[in-house]
Amino acid sequence: MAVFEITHPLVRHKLSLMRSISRSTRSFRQLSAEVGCLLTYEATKDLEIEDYQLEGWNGEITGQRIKGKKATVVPILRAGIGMLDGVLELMPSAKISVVGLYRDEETLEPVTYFEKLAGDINKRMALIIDPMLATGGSMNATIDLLKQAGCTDIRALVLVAAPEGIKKVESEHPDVDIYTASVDSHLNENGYIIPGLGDAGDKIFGTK
Ligand SMILES: O=P(O)(O)OC[C@H]1O[C@H](OP(=O)(O)OP(=O)(O)O)[C@H](O)[C@@H]1O
Ligand SMILES: O=c1cc[nH]c(=O)[nH]1
Ligand SMILES: [Mg+2]
Repeated sequence: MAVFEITHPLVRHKLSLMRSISRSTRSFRQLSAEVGCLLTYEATKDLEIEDYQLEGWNGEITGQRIKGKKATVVPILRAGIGMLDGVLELMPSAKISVVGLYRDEETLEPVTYFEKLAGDINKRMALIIDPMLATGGSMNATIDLLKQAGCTDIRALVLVAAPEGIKKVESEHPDVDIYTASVDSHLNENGYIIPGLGDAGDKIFGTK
């Protein structure tokens, strides 16, 4: 497994804006989509391409197009929805496979409440999106669901990752690469990422 921490200046700048306690819901939501878009750019940089002939303004030319597997984007409800528009900016034809999970506040264990995957997910590359990789329980449960459905090419895109969560995904799913805007310091006693973003779902949806 590889962990790609994206250090592009735009990512650094936007993620720092998101960390401010005074950031509005509207702005946090917009930044989630923007950083999601930049992570998608990085997470798709190894897609295979092929040459093809096309008619240009001055005659026939050789173009390139993406070859092989199509994609499905997998937002983990709720907070993953905040990154979805940004991912779809770059991959407008991707199918969307939705997984609903919340983290039990006492046990920190993931609880699954919804699942609707693309029917041909076994033939697609899956980009899981969730702002937070904390203990890694939610991500591992989602990867389990996708693998049970036959998916073999899975990438995880998270705005912020804790070392504890990375370790957990790595130990159970060494074939899954993680793309993140930041590997943060650690989890606190309540399982929140430090310095982190706070509760990303609440910030995106404007709830408490
Ligand atoms: O790595 P973990 O320890 O599993 O924690 C991360 C999960 O917690 C948050 O979701 P939350 O349970 O708050 O649900 P929400 O998106 O509905 O707010 C977050 O969006 C991840 O899905
Ligand atoms: O820091 C964290 C951990 C889990 N879920 C969040 O929204 N934030
Ligand atoms: Mg939440």
